[in-house]
Parts: sequence; structure tokens; C-alpha cells
Amino acid sequence: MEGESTKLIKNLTEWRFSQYPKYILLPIDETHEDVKTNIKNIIYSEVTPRHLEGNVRLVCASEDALNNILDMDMELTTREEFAEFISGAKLPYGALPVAHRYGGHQYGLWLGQLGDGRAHILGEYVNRHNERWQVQLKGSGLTPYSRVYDGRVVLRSAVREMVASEACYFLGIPTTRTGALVVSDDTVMRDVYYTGDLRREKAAVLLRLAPSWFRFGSLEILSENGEVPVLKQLVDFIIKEYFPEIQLSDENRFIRVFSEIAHRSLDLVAKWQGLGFTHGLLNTDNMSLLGLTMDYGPFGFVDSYDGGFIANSSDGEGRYALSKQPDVVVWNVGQLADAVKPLLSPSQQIHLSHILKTLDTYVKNKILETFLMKIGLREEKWGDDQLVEKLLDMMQQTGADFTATFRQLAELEPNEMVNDIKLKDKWSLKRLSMHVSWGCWLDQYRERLDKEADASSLGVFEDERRRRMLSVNPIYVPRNWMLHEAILDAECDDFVKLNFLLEVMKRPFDNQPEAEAKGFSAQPPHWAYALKISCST
Ligand SMILES: Nc1ncnc2c1ncn2[C@@H]1O[C@H](COP(=O)(O)OP(=O)(O)OP(=O)(O)O)[C@@H](O)[C@H]1O
Repeated sequence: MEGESTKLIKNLTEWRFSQYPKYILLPIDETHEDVKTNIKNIIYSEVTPRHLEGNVRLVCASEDALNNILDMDMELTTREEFAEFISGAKLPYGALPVAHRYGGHQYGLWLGQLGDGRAHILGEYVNRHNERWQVQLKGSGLTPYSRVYDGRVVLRSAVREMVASEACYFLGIPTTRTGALVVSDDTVMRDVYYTGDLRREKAAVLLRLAPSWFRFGSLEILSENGEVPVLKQLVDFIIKEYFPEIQLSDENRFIRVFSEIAHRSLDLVAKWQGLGFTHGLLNTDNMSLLGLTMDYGPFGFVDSYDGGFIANSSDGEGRYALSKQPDVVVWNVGQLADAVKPLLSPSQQIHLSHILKTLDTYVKNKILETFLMKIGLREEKWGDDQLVEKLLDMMQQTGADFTATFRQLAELEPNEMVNDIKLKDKWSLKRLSMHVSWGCWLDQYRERLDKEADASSLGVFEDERRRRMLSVNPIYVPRNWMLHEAILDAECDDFVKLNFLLEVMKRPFDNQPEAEAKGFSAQPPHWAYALKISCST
């Protein structure tokens, strides 16, 4: 352990991008600052971050991300200089800041060129585990892709992204990471709920980390504009750098990489469904080519289960509602397929359409697998889909809490699995048990578990089942009310609640007395149910 810590960076002059960023191999536009509305044949634009001016200070940092990804000793975060690096006022040695040009389908419509309008990739850091991470600032000022916007992120939304991305990581959801967050006294105007009610808010910057920030939209823009040679160059680059198991000499490599990205994206959405995570803005520019959760705008972890839960108040039609996410991801994957089509021969295009036809079934099975694990079943048997469906129906009809129901089910002792048990502190199951079909469902569930157990080792099976269920059903998720409270305080420069929330979310599956004392696993306060999720970022 001591050996590990001695390898950590103790001085920011040691924070170096040790090799020239590999993205230099792709077409880069070097004309810097001008707004670029519709340019062609480039992937990145060189542009320097425009740092925040007034009283920049650290809000919070992720020890795990800084230690394990950036090799940084946490002591560094106590230095004034640290905030200067995070705000973009100082750049690490070897940085080559760029903004990425991408496009995207938003709400089902092709929007054309978008691009990093408020983010700068600084470079690539190779850490002591020999992993390569792209280091990015978000909220670091105007870029050629800012369009009519201001290049900034407000503290409110930066807090949401920081907590959610770190929480998702510890919940086992593939995700981009956030290393640190700084705020300043600089302000920008925002329409928080898109109601026309403008508010002045503090500007912040996030230090974000991902092996790559490429999105579906990175390929779509090239394909839509007919920039096929650059498209081919980029897809080959992505294969070489991020999918080394696929050979560049393989003539089917484009199909293979598409299939891999498609399946990773569907595996990701299955994880979201299993944790009640609603992304809120599943546009193709927010779909990572590596299958990571990216862009935590108006996300939400559902409280009372409702498949129609919408985490985005500007999504009037519920396009991105919780239960619609799998279909939306399949639709987005369809857009990715269209983007790679110009690289395929006619017979490969037929192969592509065959793959597309399998995706609905694939994701349905993945989601079922996820929920079977949540109720402690290892292999699907006939009728299991109905067992899960019935449970979700009862949850929806009773308004039982998503996270707490599964956790409390995991905590049930075998002898408690009878209809008339006193559910005592299992508040969510208590609510569920008011459903007229609860007793019947519990009997079926008990029978199903008995079938799985080898009669001679029932005790061992039960212990193992509970252990498995406890490891996939968290006690804590960052609920909207917790974020709301942390944000209110953070806006007044009090970061205690925020840091506490980050700390709790490092161990979401473990009971933590301090979190219990704050009601983190109790029924959310009444006001939480009426709370809207803030939108504009
Ligand atoms: N305040 C802003 N200034 C400049 N560009 C912006 C601003 N807000 C959004 N954009 C741009 O609008 C597009 C859509 O915004 P969206 O909120 O999906 O992304 P984001 O949160 O800025 O970025 P990311 O997806 O990298 O997290 C992006 O291209 C984004 O850069």
C-alpha cells in the first residue's frame, strides 16, 4: 500500500501528458477561436480554455478518480494551484487543448453540427496502470462550437454531473468519470426549468475523464456530410485505439466494431433499467462509442416506480421516459448503423440489417437477466419473465420505491417470505404488500426460489442468494432530493452535504450509519415527490 502511495504525484509540475496526444493523428483545425458553423473534414479544433476569473475555489474532488486514474495524491487538492489547473487557467505540461466536432440527432431529429461548445480535451494521460485517459474540462469557455451559447456550466448542473458520474461508477454502471469541480464568483444566466424564469447562477468547471470522448455523433457528422475518407480514418483510429481485438486488416472490421458498440450500448441500458437510472437526454450526441454513460444533464434515479418517469421537464412527450430507454437506445444504434453504412459493401450492409433485427430481443433478454439477478435467480426458467413483470406492475400500481423495494426484498429472511409477515422497517415492501396480488406473488417467488435450491443445501443456497442480491441491489442512490439539498448549500459555499453525499456513494451497497441517520435509505421526504429536476445547464 505504501509503495502505491509513493508513486502518486505530489506536485502539479509532475502532472504531465507524457506522450504526445494520439488525437494529433486525426485531422485538426488550427485556426483556433472562430465559430465554426459548418466546416468539413476535421475532427478537432485547437482552442485554449477561457478560464474563470473571480475567486476560483475547489468544491469537491473524487479521491478514487484522482488517485487511481490521474495518480494524484489528494494533498494536491489543498493547494490553490489545483483550482487553477481545474479552471483551465494553468495547463498541464504537454497539453494540447482541443474541442471535438460532432453532430447529433436530438429528440429524433438531425440537428447537424454541434461539437464541444463548452468543453476542452486537454490531452491524454497515461497512468501508472498504463491506462490512457483523455482529460477534459467542461465549462471552460467558448470554443468554435459554442454556437449562440456562453461556454459555461453552472454549479448546479456541475454538482449533479460530479455526484452522478462517481455514483454510477461505484454502482457498477460503465461511465465517464469526474475528478474535481471548481466554482467561481463569475455568473451566467440560466432558465432553470425552461419556464422563462431566468436566474443568475455561479459558473463552474468540471475535470472529466474518459478513455475517449467519441460519441455516435462523432461519426454521424462525417457520414451525413459525405466526408467518407475522414469517416474511414476515424473509425480505423477508433478500432486501433479502443478495440484492439479487431484487426485493421479484417475486411469486416467496420461491421465488427459496429456490432461491439451496439451490444455495449444495450448492455449499458440494461444496467440503467436495473438501477432505475433515467438518463433524460438520450440524444445521439450523448451516446458514447465506448458504451459509457455520458452527459449527466437532467438524469434521475426513479423513487416511486413508474415506467413513465421522465427526468427532463422539457421532454413533454416522454420520449426519454425510463421504460422507453431501451427502445431509444436501439433507435440511436440505428442512427449509428446509418453512419457507418458508407464504409460497407452491399453484402456487409445486408449483414448490418440482420444485426439490427436482433437488437430488440437482445436488449429484452439482457434486461430480464438483470432483473432475475436482482431477485436472486441465476438462470431463466419458464415463467420468470412474468414473475418480474408482475412485480414491476405491482410496484407501479402501489408506487413502491424502486431502489428500496429490491433492497428490502434482498434483506428478507426465508421465514419472512410469508404473506402476513410484519414488514416493520421495510417501508417500501410494506407499501407493495398492499397490492391485492402481493401474497400470491410472494408464494410464486418462494416456490421459484425453492426450485433453484438444491434441497440438501437449502441453508447455503439462501445465504448465497441473499449475498448475491445484496451485491446488485444498492441501499443508496443519489436521489434528486439529496442532490437538491447539496446544491442549495453549495450555492452558498457550504460543501459539507455535497462531500457527504459523494462519500456515501462510494459504498452504495453497504449500510452506513451516518447515511442512515440522514434518512438516505428511508422513504424520501414528502417534498421530494413534488421536486422537479432542473434542466438547463
Ligand atoms: N452553455 C453552453 N455553451 C456552449 N455550448 C453549449 C452550452 N450548453 C450546451 N452546449 C452545447 O450544446 C450541445 C448539446 O448540449 P448537451 O447539454 O447535450 O451537452 P453538454 O452537457 O454541454 O456536453 P457533454 O455531452 O460533453 O456532457 C453540445 O454540443 C454542447 O457543447
